[in-house]
Amino acid sequence: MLHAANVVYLYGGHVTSWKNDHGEELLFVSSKAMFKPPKAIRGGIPICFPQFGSHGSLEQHGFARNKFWSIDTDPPPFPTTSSNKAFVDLILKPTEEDMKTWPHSYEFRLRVTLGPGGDLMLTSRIRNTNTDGKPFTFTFAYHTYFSVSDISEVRVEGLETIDYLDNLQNRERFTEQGDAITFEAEVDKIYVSTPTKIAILDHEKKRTFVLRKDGLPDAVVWNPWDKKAKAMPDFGDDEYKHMLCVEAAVVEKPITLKPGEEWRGRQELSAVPSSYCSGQLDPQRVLQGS
Ligand SMILES: O=P(O)(O)OC[C@H]1O[C@H](O)[C@H](O)[C@@H](O)[C@@H]1O
Repeated sequence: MLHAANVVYLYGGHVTSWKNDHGEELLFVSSKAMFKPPKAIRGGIPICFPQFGSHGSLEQHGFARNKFWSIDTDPPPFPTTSSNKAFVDLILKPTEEDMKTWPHSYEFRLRVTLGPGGDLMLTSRIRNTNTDGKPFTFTFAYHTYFSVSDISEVRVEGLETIDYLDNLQNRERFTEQGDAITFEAEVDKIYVSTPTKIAILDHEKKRTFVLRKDGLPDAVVWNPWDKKAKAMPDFGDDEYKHMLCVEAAVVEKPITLKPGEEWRGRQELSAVPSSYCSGQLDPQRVLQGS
């Protein structure tokens, strides 16, 4: 399915492409990615639901990224619907077979919107439709793979002084230093209760990605670096240099929904020239801008 500069797969409800006005791809997708079951697509924006990571009884990152979604032909109204935007609505509901692994009935509606300025917005609405009166609990992430020129030239701003759980150290809790984050080794951190705006500055490309999020308190930052890259069959040995995952998420405090309740989580991405943060990469200006 094509929407201007935007490609969405029914497999996984997965956005695999987002381009700017010059036709440049802004999301990373591995040259070794497979676009069919049983593995999730390596790159783009996998949806992690109802479990982020391996903490829990389900497969890593849950099953939503490995299911075929459907087009939602009659989505309930969105309060923010505006006519000059291109969007597509997808829906995921469990089959009887699915309910053997996760015994809950739900409706997961995903709206993918391309704004007039080229911004990419993803809104998830998850409703508990259990008829047995039971609540369910989940964690969630938009596992976005940003395309970057060279990881060693990239910095992330907005997570300074924030607490994180280090996935490389059994989710032990630490506090990030006061400086912007740079990369020189494997990183796999869950920043908790972060600001709603995070900037990813690609110095070489003179491009800044701005991620805004709502309903998603946490942010995961991941780069596998060289050793883990080699161990991943669907990822090129050197591809870690050209990607960075910054993932709007709910991990530390899972969401619980009673029957009839709905949760909403939204992520908005924009890509702007780095001159936008004039005064050269001044974090205050990036984070306060617009
Ligand atoms: O290989 P996957 O199942 O797609 O997971 C890829 C990565 O996703 C997240 O960023 C996790 O924090 C990492 O621990 C994991 O390695």
